[in-house]
Amino acid sequence: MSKPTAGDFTKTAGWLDWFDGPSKPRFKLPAGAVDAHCHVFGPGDKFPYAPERKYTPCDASKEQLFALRDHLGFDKNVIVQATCHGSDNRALVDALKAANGKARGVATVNALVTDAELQEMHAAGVRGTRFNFVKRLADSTPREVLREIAHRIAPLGWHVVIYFEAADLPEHYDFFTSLPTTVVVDHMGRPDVTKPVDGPEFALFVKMMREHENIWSKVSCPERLSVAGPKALNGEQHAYTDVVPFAKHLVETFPDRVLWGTDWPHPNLKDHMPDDGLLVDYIPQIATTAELQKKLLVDNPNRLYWS
Ligand SMILES: O=C(O)c1cc(C(=O)O)oc(=O)c1
Repeated sequence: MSKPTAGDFTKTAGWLDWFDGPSKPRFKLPAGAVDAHCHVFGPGDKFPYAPERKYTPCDASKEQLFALRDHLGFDKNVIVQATCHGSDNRALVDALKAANGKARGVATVNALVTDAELQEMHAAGVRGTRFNFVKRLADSTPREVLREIAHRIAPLGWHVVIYFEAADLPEHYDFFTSLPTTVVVDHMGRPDVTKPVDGPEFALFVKMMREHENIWSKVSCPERLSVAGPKALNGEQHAYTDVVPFAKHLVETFPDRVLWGTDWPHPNLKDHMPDDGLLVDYIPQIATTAELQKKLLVDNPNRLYWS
């Protein structure tokens, strides 16, 4: 099979394409499981990448995402707007409409979005908006603007998804904890997993969740956070053991406020591209009982996105 292209665009140098031909997971996902963090990219010739983007990915279409969903054994997807599409949510909305109720979305909107556009996105299945604080991915938006957006989406029952790196949490803590909606943190706030799980940096994240019951976390992206591996490749059943204590701690401490997703097609990985089947096999390391697995994969995402 030919390697993915980027439509009329040229991929960022060194771009790693998503893993072609993932294995069938050994871990059997519970019925109704949701992949609660994944993306579509383009295709670029149909849904152009945004002029303000910081990277150009390979294409990753809705058809390819839905095929992966079925192959891995997920029931549904939550598709998150990727920064390479800026605040142009057309590719996302197109995927949601094609999913026949089997996908919900998280959009990126700016201050110019109209109430009619918000309503239209809601009808297509959007249930949240994403605020990005990772500097390499997007230019920063003033907090007053973000706060205004949060207040505008709140009446729709939407939540805010935030993406930031652990070192920046102190600077944003008061803002995050003052948001008026449910707040979902991407990838556990990107902890530095070479630091102790009970050290001060991760403790601040745990404190934020403990003291604010509206804050949830995705316990996703071990492939992005891991330093020591081993990688989810070549049949590895115990991948990313250095990330496990962080995710397991959140799953066990906040079992009703955690979500999991593949992060397919894994933007901006530099080291390797994981086999998504083996990423699913990572789950029982962090959610070690059938009850915790059902909450993480079925109950929590369905409550947040489908009720
Ligand atoms: O929207 C994105 O561009 C994006 C990027 C990354 C990353 O580069 O870490 O991770 C994500 O989950 C999403």
